[in-house]
Amino acid sequence: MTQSLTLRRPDDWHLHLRDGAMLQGVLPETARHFGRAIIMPNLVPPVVTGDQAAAYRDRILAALPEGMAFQPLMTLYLTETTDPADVRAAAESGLVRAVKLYPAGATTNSHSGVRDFDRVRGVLETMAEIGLPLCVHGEVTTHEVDIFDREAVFIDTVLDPLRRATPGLRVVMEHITTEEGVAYASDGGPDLAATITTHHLIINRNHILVGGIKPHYYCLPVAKREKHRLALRAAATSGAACYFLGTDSAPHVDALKEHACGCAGCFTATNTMSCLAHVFEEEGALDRLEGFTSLNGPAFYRLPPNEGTIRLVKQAAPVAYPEKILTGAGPVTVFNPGFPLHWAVES
Ligand SMILES: NC(=O)N[C@@H](CC(=O)O)C(=O)O
Ligand SMILES: [Zn+2]
Ligand SMILES: [Zn+2]
Repeated sequence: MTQSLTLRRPDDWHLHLRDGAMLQGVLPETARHFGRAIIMPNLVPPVVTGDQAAAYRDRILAALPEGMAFQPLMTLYLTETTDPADVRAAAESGLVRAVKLYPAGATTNSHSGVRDFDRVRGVLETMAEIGLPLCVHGEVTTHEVDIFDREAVFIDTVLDPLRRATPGLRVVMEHITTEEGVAYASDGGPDLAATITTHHLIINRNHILVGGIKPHYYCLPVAKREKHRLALRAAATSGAACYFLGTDSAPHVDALKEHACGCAGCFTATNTMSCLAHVFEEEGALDRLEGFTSLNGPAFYRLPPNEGTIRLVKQAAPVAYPEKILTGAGPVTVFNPGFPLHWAVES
């Protein structure tokens, strides 16, 4: 008997598309399965103003292959000089769906991020007033704090005080990786949500470090201990509306991943839906996959779910995904879950 599953077309609530030749190469990988995605603004230079977001949106749409339907949902990169009036205008026109907070230095291309939160008070207050979500890369950057503790420390010392100081601010904790992240998101009320990546449901820190260093499993926030992976799986498959998919698919060319100072990011756009069906089946929660990939995100972002559907079919032979995709910027290795994938997305 063939097992199959029809879902509302999914969305990706945290995606890096980059620009130029890389954008051209990776965009079809997402647009093949996903209806919309929240597009991260950490380009070089970053997407800071409404005008820059409109130009980036146009470049994405121009790179979209003929016949593919995909809607980029744009974000602005929050800096200490961001103008609240520009944010308001970009949101009210429907161009921008969220503002992204990178603590300065926390991750790839985050040096223009926020150091002094008092300087972004006006923007945050405007966002609370108009209901525009703040997407947060939740890690402290303090040297003294161990990299495996940076998310938990951020929640206590930055995120919680920030939310208390800005009543009504709607926040998405991006790519949570810890049981502390799960716990904080679960009782944050209707103005708090969390995205969970595909890879953090599959790998723990052993995958990166045991038997030789595996640069393609290195991302930020770095994968944690097994107990945290299990907490993320429980959250993603719980059916709770506050958790939804944000793949954080973050392409870097192989030359920069396989490097003495390798870039952070896992590229999961190509096989995410197959990986997630596998994970949800293992957890006995295939009936909750649609909520995670297609319903909870739109509900938080106050958008309707996609009209179309996709069909997943479980096949006897493993799905043949490429090991790498070849972009004009260079080869990009596709996330290897470490097990065969039998759920195929029907084309
Ligand atoms: N997740 C990553 O490891 N990398 C992201 C940045 C980010 O989302 O933090 C990137 O832009 O490469
Ligand atoms: Zn991040
Ligand atoms: Zn990211």
